[in-house]
Amino acid sequence: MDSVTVSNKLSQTNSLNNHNKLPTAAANNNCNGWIGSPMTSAPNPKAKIVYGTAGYVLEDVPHFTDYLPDLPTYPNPLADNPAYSVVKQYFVHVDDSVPQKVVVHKDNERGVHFRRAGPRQKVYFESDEVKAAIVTCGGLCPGLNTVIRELVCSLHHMYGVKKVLGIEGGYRGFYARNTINLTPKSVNDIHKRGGTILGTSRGGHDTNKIVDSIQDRGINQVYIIGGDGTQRGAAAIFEEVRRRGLKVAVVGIPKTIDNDIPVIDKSFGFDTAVEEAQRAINAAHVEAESVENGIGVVKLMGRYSGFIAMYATLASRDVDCCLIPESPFYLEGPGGLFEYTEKRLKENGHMVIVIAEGAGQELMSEKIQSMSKQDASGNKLLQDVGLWISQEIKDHFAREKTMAITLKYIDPTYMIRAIPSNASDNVYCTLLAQSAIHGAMAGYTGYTSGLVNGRQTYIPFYRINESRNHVVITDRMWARLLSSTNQPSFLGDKSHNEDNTEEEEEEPLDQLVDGNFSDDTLVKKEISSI
Ligand SMILES: Nc1ncnc2c1ncn2[C@@H]1O[C@H](COP(=O)(O)OP(=O)(O)OP(=O)(O)O)[C@@H](O)[C@H]1O
Ligand SMILES: O=P(O)(O)OC[C@H]1O[C@](O)(CO)[C@@H](O)[C@@H]1O
Ligand SMILES: [Mg+2]
Repeated sequence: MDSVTVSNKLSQTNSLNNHNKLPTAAANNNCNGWIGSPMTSAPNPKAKIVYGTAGYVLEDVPHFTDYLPDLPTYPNPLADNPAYSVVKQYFVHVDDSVPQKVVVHKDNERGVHFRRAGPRQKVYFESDEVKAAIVTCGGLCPGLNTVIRELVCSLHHMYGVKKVLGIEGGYRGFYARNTINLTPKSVNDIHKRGGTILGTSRGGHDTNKIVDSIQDRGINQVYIIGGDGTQRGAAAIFEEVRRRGLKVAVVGIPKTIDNDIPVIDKSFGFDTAVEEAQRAINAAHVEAESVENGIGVVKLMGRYSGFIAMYATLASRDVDCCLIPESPFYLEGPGGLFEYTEKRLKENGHMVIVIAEGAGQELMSEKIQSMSKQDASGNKLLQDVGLWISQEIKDHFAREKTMAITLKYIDPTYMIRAIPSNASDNVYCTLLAQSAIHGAMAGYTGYTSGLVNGRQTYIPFYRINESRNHVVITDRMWARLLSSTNQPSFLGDKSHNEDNTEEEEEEPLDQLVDGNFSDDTLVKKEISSI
């Protein structure tokens, strides 16, 4: 990098530190903060941004030395580990970063990058000084136990950490429950089980009580596994830890079966969920095929994002219609679901519909009095769209008397969520957990460990928390689905598509073409403005 500008006071301190001499060139360019920047302002007040040449932007993560300047460092014990010491260039270079966007044109600026995850030559903890804690929050997801297992085993085997505590029952467990000791032996085969051995919960996040508990118990590394709500809670914990000046690494590991966390390629457990959904779709297909005018309806998870439904549909090829929250649909009239259902039954004699739980909520509310209830975390409680649509289809055919149908409704949602992770998710969970640990040992904090363009990275909390990933229906992936099912696009009825206008005007992203699911419009705007 030839020229680098660091914005934000945190970076100012950081850039002067050895461990993180961000840019070799930073020193050459007297990078002591607040110098003229190619961008007028940082995208977020909490952002720690480093600018390089040709429009390079590093959205960096906090480091202990940002607020505890004189901490001692130690050689990384991995240098003497027989398994790792033979690996060429095992330690990650301080300047390594991963681009958020990999499809570029020749005149594009380099754009946003995240710090590459991995072991550093120097660490900020001695092995016997570390007291780690692990907590799981929010809904279940395949792979939770695999992440717990790998955190415990890698802390132990890689960094010689013996003190690892499990916090039971989610965030409230910090102040309302006893902790349990976790050892490589006690977690040895938990990855073969679904759920989380620590238990989980919604609600109960009390930042002060949690940080009091962290302080009282002498915990100095906290690994927080959970979805969007959990990561917001982790950010609040980090801010309080920093305010109190504690040497405590606060690390998030993103979890959500819905795959709606932005920036990252995909969340762990998602592959497993898509694979398991095939069993339900197969069953629906077998049932539908076995009778005259059979219809199989399968509901899959996806509160705000229809990724599981979209990928399960694409994988199966037995699905005739996939309905997701991002693509409003309608029932009656030309181009509607009833018309298409009749057509498919006439052509094929049977039909399979996959519906994401968050789809059609507005449509239902028009007919059913909306309950608008929330769970303990403030998430909207959804009405059962699978039951509703099944009844609507049955009523339609009973009313119209065009043909007699047999409809079977399958709701496999909690069965899918409760299974252990598959082989590919197990490997993914392992890498996520190890990356999370390497960062904490190297003194980084206030970050989520995540896969970006196939590389493990450290992503600042605010980036994970500022938006939600969702299926872009003007994107090629959704077009692939439409052409595989031949379902209507439901774009004919303008009245049902008003909500989507803004999204349709957005320039489509190359979703998944380059392995990147992120459709974050904020990211898009930043990239185009750099
Ligand atoms: N804005 C927030 N600030 C602090 N804590 C939060 C916030 N939102 C949620 N939490 C806490 O995070 C925990 C998990 O939140 P939530 O139930 O929304 O699940 P999640 O992490 O989003 O996972 P998922 O939606 O995938 O099941 C709860 O204990 C909740 O109190
Ligand atoms: O029944 P629970 O535990 O509230 O979880 C249901 C929600 O959790 C998720 O699996 C993850 O957010 C959603 O798909 C679903 O709406
Ligand atoms: Mg959530």
